[in-house]
Amino acid sequence: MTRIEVQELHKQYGRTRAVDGPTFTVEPGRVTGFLGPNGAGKSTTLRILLGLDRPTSGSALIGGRAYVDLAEPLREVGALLDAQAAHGSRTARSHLLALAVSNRIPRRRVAEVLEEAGLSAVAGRRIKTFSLGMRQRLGIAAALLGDPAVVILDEPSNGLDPEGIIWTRELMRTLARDGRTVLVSSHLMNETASFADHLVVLGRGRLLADTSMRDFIDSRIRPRVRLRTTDDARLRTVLRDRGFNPVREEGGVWTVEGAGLDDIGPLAAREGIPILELTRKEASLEEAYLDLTAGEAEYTSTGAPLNQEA
Ligand SMILES: Nc1ncnc2c1ncn2[C@@H]1O[C@H](COP(=O)(O)OP(=O)(O)OP(=O)(O)O)[C@@H](O)[C@H]1O
Repeated sequence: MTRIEVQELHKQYGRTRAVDGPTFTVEPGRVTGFLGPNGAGKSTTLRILLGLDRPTSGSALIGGRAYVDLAEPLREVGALLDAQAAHGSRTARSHLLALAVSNRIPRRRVAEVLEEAGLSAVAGRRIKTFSLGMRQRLGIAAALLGDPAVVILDEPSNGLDPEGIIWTRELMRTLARDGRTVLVSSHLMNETASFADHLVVLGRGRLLADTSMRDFIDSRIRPRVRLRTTDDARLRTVLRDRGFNPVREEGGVWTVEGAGLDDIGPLAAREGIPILELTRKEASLEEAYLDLTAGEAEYTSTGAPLNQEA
């Protein structure tokens, strides 16, 4: 079991403090989402983890060692950082073969990962003819080549079509189920909510959260119910009398914050208020994330949500 350990990591670029002392552990057997506004220090942390940059102080270790000290890095850590990095004049197959040979990985793994990534049919095409989504699949194939215990993916769904997005989601879940350590950065909150068990959130280089997905949402967003009735006036009065603050939204739907189904259902029954609909309103990761990171973004626009998914 190989874990990632980041300890009081600092990285200073001139006057910019890109990473400002986070300490966290990424555990095997689950998918950890790595989140944070633009400029939060995620890419810098990943680059340091993968030996592409040096920390100013502190450490980022994989299985207790720095990446540069790993004997056979591709067999221990698979990473997708920049899908454009592959050499364009090579074919997908020759790119993976070169990686396999230079890392003493059996050649049969090339065909296996091409198949797994859905690239077998285009394995003989030059990478420069690949779409962004195909490059992304190739980058993930390369990350899996050495059958590593640790997989690090930076924005894996970038450029992927819906089928590709589902594929990466299933892949990450499977890798974690196999006991691997999976760290995935993303800006897409609905996406992240669909694959991550645990979250590490940075803001301005600092650790803002290191918690399970469920606790992250539950600790930030109060429970809410939505309901409809034929007697709006009585509903409002009864709820207000009980200290709730019902808010009427479009379509005659009421939202009641800080209330559960058990509060509202029996109360409405006792008071004889006809209920047409009563449901728990699930809080989203996006709401919880925006609540946490408000004010932490290095660059924000005014008015528009920080993260919009297509
Ligand atoms: N090579 C570099 N030289 C100077 N400053 C840098 C360098 N790399 C990153 N930075 C700065 O460090 C800060 C953190 O950047 P980083 O790319 O790690 O953030 P990020 O969380 O990955 O952001 P994004 O979500 O936009 O990818 C930013 O202010 C960035 O401008």
